Amino acid sequence: MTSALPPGLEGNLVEYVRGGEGDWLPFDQKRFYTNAFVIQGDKILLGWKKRGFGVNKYNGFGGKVELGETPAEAAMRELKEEAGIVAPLEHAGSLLFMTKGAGWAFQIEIFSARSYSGIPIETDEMRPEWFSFAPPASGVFDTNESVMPIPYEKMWDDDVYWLPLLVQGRKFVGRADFVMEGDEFKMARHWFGTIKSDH
Ligand SMILES: COc1nc(N)nc2c1ncn2[C@H]1C[C@H](O)[C@@H](COP(=O)(O)OP(=O)(O)OP(=O)(O)O)O1
Repeated sequence: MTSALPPGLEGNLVEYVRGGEGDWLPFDQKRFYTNAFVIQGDKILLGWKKRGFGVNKYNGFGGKVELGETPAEAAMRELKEEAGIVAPLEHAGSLLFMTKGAGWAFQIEIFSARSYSGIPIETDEMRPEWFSFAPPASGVFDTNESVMPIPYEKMWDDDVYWLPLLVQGRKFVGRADFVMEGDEFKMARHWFGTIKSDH
């Protein structure tokens, strides 16, 4: 499927999903962030964010790219600082997020790894927890399952579109624009795609 790419995205991309309406929000600069996910078999490690932007949501481990760091270096540092572990992170995708009124965009480089060393620990910022991305044997999750399914309802609205691609090892690119509804950010428009050479 082809469609015009949202402003800020470029490359040989194939649309995977899009939705929402209205004009894409304008931005005049990007700020650089990372987000890292560790996968073990059919489980993924998420962190419950205890403070700051995205508080009270599950997410990967990450934060700002500091001056002089590459995104890969920042991702390794943040994973160690926020979850206490080290992993051979590989680039998995790139996302652009805008929030209405900000004027600048989050450019987030997403990383993943299928092994790690150390023991995940709770830190000031995050409480790590494993979730399953495999369907339960019975077809239905119940609350007695030892590992619960990925809690998309407690994550950013965009995650449900690209996290399955990450789990499948498919590289992705996307943009999502958010507006405030009450005291919650809600996704107003989104576009996610995969990279053509990945097909
Ligand atoms: C808006 O949509 C988002 N979706 C997802 N999945 N993740 C997002 C979104 N917006 C931001 N993020 C991620 C990017 C980073 O991993 C964190 C935010 O980083 P934070 O503000 O915690 O950065 P730190 O450098 O750790 O900050 P402090 O040490 O100053 O607390 O959220």
